[in-house]
Amino acid sequence: MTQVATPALREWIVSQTAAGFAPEQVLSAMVTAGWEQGLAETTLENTLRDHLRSHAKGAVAAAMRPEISAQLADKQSSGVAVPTIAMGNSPRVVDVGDRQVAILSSMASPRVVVLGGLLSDEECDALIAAARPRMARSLTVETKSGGEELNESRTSNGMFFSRGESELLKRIEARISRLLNWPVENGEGMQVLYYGVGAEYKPHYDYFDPNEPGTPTILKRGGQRVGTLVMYLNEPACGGGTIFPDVGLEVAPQRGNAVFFSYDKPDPTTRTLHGGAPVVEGEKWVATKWLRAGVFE
Ligand SMILES: O=C(O)CCC(=O)C(=O)O
Ligand SMILES: [Fe+2]
Repeated sequence: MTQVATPALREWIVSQTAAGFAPEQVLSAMVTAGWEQGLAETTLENTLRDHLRSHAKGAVAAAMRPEISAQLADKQSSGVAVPTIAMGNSPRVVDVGDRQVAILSSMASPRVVVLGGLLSDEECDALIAAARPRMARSLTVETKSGGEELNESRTSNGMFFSRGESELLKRIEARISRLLNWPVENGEGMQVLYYGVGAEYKPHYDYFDPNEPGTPTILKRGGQRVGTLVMYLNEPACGGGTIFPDVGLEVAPQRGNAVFFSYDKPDPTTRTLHGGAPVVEGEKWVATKWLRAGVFE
C-alpha cells in the first residue's frame, strides 16, 4: 500500500487530537488501518507539529484537552510525550473517577507534582501486607549488562507486583492511568520499598542512561521511563523524605500522598535527580510506579 500523508489524513489527525484522543490512540488507529508503525509515528508527529506552528498556539491548545496540548508542547521542546496530570486551570483537586486527589504543589522544572490522598489508609495497609512476605534486598536494573544488581547506594528492601495481579492492584493501576493520562499497559509492575532506620536511596535518575551498553536491551521492553510516581504507604517518625537535590526540594512522606515527576528525555537537564533521604526514626514504606514511553510487557 502506498502511504502518503494526504491533506485528508492530516486533517483527520488534527481533528482526532482536538477531539481529545491521545497521540498514542491516534497512532494505534493508523496502525490498525494498515500504516507501518514508524511511518505512522513520523506522520503523526510532523502533522501535529506543523499544525501547532501554523496556527495561533493558543487557539489550537484551547481546543484540546489540556494534558494533550501539554504533551504536544513537550514534544516541541524536543523531548517525547510524557504522562501529564490535567491541571488546566490549576485546580485544587483532580477527579480520578473513584477518588478526588488533592494537588498540594507543583513545579515546572523539574516537572514535579505533589499529590494528597491518592491512596486510602486501607489501600496503603493492604499494599504493605501483600508486599511484606515477598520482600528482598533491593536490586536496581544494571545498565552495564541489562541485568540486575545489588546496589550499595540503595539500602532499602523491595519487591515487584505483577501488573493486574490482584483486584487491589488493578484498581490502583486504573486510578494512576486516569490521573496521569497514560495507558495502564505502559506501566511497570508496582514496586514496594521498605527502609529501616539509616536506610536510604542515594540521588539517582530513574531513566536508563543511554550511554550504558546494557540500555538498548532494557529499552526493548517498553522503551524509556518517562515518569515516576512514588506513593507513601506509611509515615516514618523522622527523615525519609524524597529529595530533589538540583532544586533543594524535599517532599514529606505522608501516608496516602504521592510525588509524581516526569522527564521527556533521558538527560540531567530534566533536573529529575532525586533520592530517598535516610530514615532517622521509624520505618518507611513506599510504592513506586514507573511509566514507560511504550507498552511494557
Ligand atoms: O523512597 C523514595 O522517596 C524515592 C524512591 C525512588 O527514588 C524510586 O523508587 O525510584
Ligand atoms: Fe527513583
